[in-house]
Amino acid sequence: MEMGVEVAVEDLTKSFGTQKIWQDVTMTLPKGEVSALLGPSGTGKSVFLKSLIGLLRPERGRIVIDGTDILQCSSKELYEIRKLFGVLFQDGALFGSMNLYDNVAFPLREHTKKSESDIRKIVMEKLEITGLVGAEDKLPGEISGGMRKRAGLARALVLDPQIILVDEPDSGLDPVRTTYISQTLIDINAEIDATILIVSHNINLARTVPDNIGMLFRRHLVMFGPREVLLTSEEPVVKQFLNGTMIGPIGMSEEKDEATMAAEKAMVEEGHHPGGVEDVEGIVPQMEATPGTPERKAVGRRRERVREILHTLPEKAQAAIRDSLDDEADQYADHSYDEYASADDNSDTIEYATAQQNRNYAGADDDTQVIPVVRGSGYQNDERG
Ligand SMILES: Nc1ncnc2c1ncn2[C@@H]1O[C@H](COP(=O)(O)OP(=O)(O)OP(=O)(O)O)[C@@H](O)[C@H]1O
Repeated sequence: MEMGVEVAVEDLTKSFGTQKIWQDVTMTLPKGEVSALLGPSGTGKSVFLKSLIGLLRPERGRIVIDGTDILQCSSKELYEIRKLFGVLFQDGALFGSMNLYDNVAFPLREHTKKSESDIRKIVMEKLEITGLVGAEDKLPGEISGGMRKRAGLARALVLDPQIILVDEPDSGLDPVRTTYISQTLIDINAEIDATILIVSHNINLARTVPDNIGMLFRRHLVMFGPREVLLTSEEPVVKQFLNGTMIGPIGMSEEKDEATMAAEKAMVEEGHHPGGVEDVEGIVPQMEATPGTPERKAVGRRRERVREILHTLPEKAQAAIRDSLDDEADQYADHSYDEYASADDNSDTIEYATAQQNRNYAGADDDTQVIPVVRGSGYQNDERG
């Protein structure tokens, strides 16, 4: 089985002429995990995706994929690296004059020497996964936006990608279809263990789908790390984004000045509705792969990874992660205690294992390796002193 590869981005800066889109972006998409990049419109999320596949060229920094820095490598190497990717662009980017079958078959005909009967097997399998069987003969113009999206996803999958980039899977979709496409992405991750990056501004999706979340705002990556970090963040920009209210640093245009912020705050204090529906706070359970799909290997890998970096995270995120580790331990206790106990040679009981982990986390200090997952926002200063 194919296995996702890590994508490491270091100090990446991209401008168009004199317009700086973002600068000093550093993050690592852990192999085989699902990550999401959030941010208000126009912050350069699509530009970031296009940079990852080498369609746009940042002027500074590194993008290391499978050991190759794609900003330094030859065009031949870049061509090879690109084969690792499956990309779902915002509008599906289908060829208007080809029916869905031919659209989905296109990468196979273009990049492989497979026979038409092999191609048929693969195409039908991907159409099945994305719920499009029966629509093979339709032209993109004859189907709904949601179907076009799913066709784009089917096409992104045909070459068994190890990295899947998805630009706004929810745009133009109703909430129910958005959940279905989210479930499909999680299931695909379980099936092929690909590294997935989803760009979105959908809060439900952000809260329930990814293992890791980052956010771009005002030309910077505000943070990137395990989902618990952003979902428990006290950063005003993050809280405002999650709640969708007008109160906070995000305005209609890129920059909101102090005077506007004060005026809006005063209006709301006078009783004006700030927008948004509810106070979105804390962690909700993450979606799981559909019963019957293989176990999602990212879950176990992430658990180990997050344990190691736990002490570098903000307190609230640590607490949320400990809670979820405890819940998992309880589940194991319910179902197969023996399996869990034998998985950790040092532990006699679950209580002991958990207590010991907590001590490890609490006691970890300056001489431990600090992995900079949380950018900006001062957390790392606390850690690094
Ligand atoms: N090829 C290009 N040449 C010049 N400017 C560009 C180019 N592509 C994007 N931009 C600019 O980069 C900025 C970020 O655009 P981008 O589409 O990445 O934002 P986004 O965060 O994906 O927004 P949205 O959520 O609305 O899709 C915009 O100001 C856009 O005009």
